[in-house]
Amino acid sequence: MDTDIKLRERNRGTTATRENQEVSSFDLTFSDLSYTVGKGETAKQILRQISGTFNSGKLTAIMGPSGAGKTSLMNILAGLKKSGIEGRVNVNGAERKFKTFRKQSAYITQQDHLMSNLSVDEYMMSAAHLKLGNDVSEKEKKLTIELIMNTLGLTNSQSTRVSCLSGGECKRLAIGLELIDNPAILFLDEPTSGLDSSSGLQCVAVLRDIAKTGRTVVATIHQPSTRLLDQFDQLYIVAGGSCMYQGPVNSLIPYLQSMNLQCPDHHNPADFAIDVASGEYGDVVFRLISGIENGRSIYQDNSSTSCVPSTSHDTEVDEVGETDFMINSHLRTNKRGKNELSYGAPFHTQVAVLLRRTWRTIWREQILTTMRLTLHVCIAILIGLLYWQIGDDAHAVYNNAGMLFFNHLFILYAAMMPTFLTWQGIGLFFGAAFDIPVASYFAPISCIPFLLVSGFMFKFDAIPPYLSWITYLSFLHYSFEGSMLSLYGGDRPPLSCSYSYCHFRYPIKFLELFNLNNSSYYLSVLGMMANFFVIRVAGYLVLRFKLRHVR
Ligand SMILES: Nc1ncnc2c1ncn2[C@@H]1O[C@H](COP(=O)(O)OP(=O)(O)OP(=O)(O)O)[C@@H](O)[C@H]1O
Repeated sequence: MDTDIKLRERNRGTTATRENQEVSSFDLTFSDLSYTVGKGETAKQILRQISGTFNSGKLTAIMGPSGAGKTSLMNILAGLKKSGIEGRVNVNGAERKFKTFRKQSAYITQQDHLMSNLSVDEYMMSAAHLKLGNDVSEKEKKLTIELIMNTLGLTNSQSTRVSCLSGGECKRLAIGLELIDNPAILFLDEPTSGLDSSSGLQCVAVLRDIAKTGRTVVATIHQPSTRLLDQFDQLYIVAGGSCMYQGPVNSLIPYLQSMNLQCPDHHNPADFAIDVASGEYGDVVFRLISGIENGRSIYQDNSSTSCVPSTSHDTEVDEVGETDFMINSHLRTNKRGKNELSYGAPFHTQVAVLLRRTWRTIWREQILTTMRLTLHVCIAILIGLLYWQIGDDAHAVYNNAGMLFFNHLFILYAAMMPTFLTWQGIGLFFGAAFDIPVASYFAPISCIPFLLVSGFMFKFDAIPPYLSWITYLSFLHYSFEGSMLSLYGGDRPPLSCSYSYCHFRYPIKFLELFNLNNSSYYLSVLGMMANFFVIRVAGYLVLRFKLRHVR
């Protein structure tokens, strides 16, 4: 990478690759934005015709008392909430298009949700494979990661597992993962929460450096210290769903003074502003909202004390030396010679990367993996002892069928419960569709109908015709049928009999009892395979649906 290239040029290159357009930066403006939840008498207005501008190259803090609407505002701007909203959100003056905006922006939540068993470099490399795709060489990916880790101060922790990272390092890693595909706009929900003051400062300093590369960085922030607040360029204060202040951080006190609000000496300006917004200095909030025209103006502090209309402007981007990263490296030339963005990895690479990552984490879950293996071995020994040498005895066929049924139950429940957390197999569907408490109640119970029609408890001909379709959906039906056929099908010769009379000496008779004499082993295998795919596709579709609609 040519570090001498001017940042703005590099930025233009990056943006062009992202959207194949000649745009160097993204200024985000919103006007008359209202957000209401509920309907009729229970309707609650959370944002009230609020306006504002978040410019590229600036680090902006959204501040305000608890419940003022900061998170709601950021979620709406990030496109995470779509319903109950009125007003306009523009990117560089044009209406925001959700599909492209999603690729231009990244949202870093308050909770990190990182996998504790991966090391920093493994995490970053998996993300690079997924986000940069196969067109970017391994060398370039490594270089990109190296530059990001340098910027975030994570170089010394690159081989450390997430479980051993400090809170600040986890937060910086979460930011680094989002930076890999070079988003132009970064939203962060309370990035300093849970961090001590020095880690918080370090984290915000990193965000400031990122903003200096020309990105738009917006973070909600809760009661920052004076030093922390000083790291931000712009401040946007929300009070009761309206904008009470918008402008440079160091103009906050002059603005409040212009409204006859004097911040006491040695008082943290952020605390003072929050107290004012909470109404502790009387009914002045309305005046402040009007003064800033509910976000339509940006306060500019100069001795003449004035507000300017809040419009998007071309921001000068500072030189950032060491912190510049990535940029032109994503520019790809396709076969037709056009510059075009490689958006991400193809499906098979995604599957391979995720499988490798999942295997690694499962293998490193030492206690859980050892416990699982040990339990399975113990249960296998117990079953082996219980059913020792009775497999060939016609007198014990019922015991054998019971064992098959029990095995399937054991496999189902032993595999399903942990998978709500790790999302594999049938746990994928329930884990994707519901949160963990609901899934852990709903999944075992919703398996009961499939269990009832598996064929062990109810003979197939005893199932009422209007319910017989459930058998075709039941994976337990196919697994029970398949294992019964593999044991007693295939013209197995008569069994031995340890008693004077055994009713089921002929295996086919036993299959007849379960209405399995005409069943096909291969159809059971096909049914299992179909279930395997359908449940995964259903889980995938639920995830997609949630990503797009549950907002
Ligand atoms: N879906 C909802 N239904 C009802 N009320 C809601 C809903 N979403 C948000 N609210 C309410 O809207 C208000 C603003 O919420 P929001 O999370 O945006 O506040 P905030 O400023 O981020 O607060 P905090 O700093 O405490 O996180 C709160 O009073 C909250 O209870």
